[in-house]
Amino acid sequence: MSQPPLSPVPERPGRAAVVIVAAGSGTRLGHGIPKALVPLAGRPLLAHAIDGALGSGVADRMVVVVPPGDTELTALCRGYAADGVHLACVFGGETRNESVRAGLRAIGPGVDYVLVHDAARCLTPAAVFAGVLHALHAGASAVIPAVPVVDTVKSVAPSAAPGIAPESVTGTPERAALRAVQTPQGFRLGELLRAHEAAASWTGERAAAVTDDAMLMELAGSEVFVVPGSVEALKVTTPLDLLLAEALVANGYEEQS
Ligand SMILES: Nc1ccn([C@@H]2O[C@H](COP(=O)(O)OP(=O)(O)OP(=O)(O)O)[C@@H](O)[C@H]2O)c(=O)n1
Ligand SMILES: C[C@](O)(CO)[C@H](O)COP(=O)(O)O
Repeated sequence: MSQPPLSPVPERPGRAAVVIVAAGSGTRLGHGIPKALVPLAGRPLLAHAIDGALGSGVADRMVVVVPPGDTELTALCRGYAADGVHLACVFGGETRNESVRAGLRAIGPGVDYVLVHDAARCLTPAAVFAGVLHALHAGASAVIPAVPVVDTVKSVAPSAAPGIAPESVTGTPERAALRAVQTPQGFRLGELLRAHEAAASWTGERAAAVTDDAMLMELAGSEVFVVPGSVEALKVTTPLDLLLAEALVANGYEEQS
């Protein structure tokens, strides 16, 4: 999606942290190592994600959330800290939500905004980070980047004739009103932390139903604003995604962003 010019924000009205969640196992990628360690153009996905967030210039500090006990990703983070980057590394949980919570709790005082980012979206352009922060500075409590949906999307349920097919269609939402949502998702830190702490005791289907951070703000009654995402902010989930990411880097994507 092309990025429209941003209206000027007179002065930077607060400090922002970026939380990068990198504690997933990468089961669907199938490399047998945490996904954040999987090489893309010879460097771990997490290194691309950290460089992208740093390069965007939005972060006054950064928290990286790695799998519990992981020494290699911890060492990668320590390397950045040793180079003078204001970056903390903490262990995540079994679910993305638990990992985000661990990251939020580690931010510390003096921060007004947080951008929660998936390490798996390691090629997200700087303009997407900037667009999210700009909307926060303009007064939003919650902001998500998103792109139009290109497929027709159906809702389904178990079919009446499983011998024919296990599912049948219950409806077709209007495609023009749908968006595919990406990260970084930006929030006023206090509000997101409150929403996450309220959800910390949720279990089972209720917990599993929360698939992004903005959802918690929606449930709390906040208006969630949408800014342009980018096809380059794809989530590296399957081997095909990794091939696409390799092609983007090979074609000079990083230099252009
Ligand atoms: N317990 C978890 C699960 C996910 N994530 C992070 O959340 C982002 C989105 O998750 P996903 O892409 O689904 O990663 P995985 O959970 O690793 O993938 P899979 O389901 O294939 O194992 C990733 O950056 C991942 O590291 C996390 O920090 N902690
Ligand atoms: C947060 C997210 O990337 C927005 O699209 C997505 O919901 C993460 O989902 P996952 O199943 O945890 O990868």
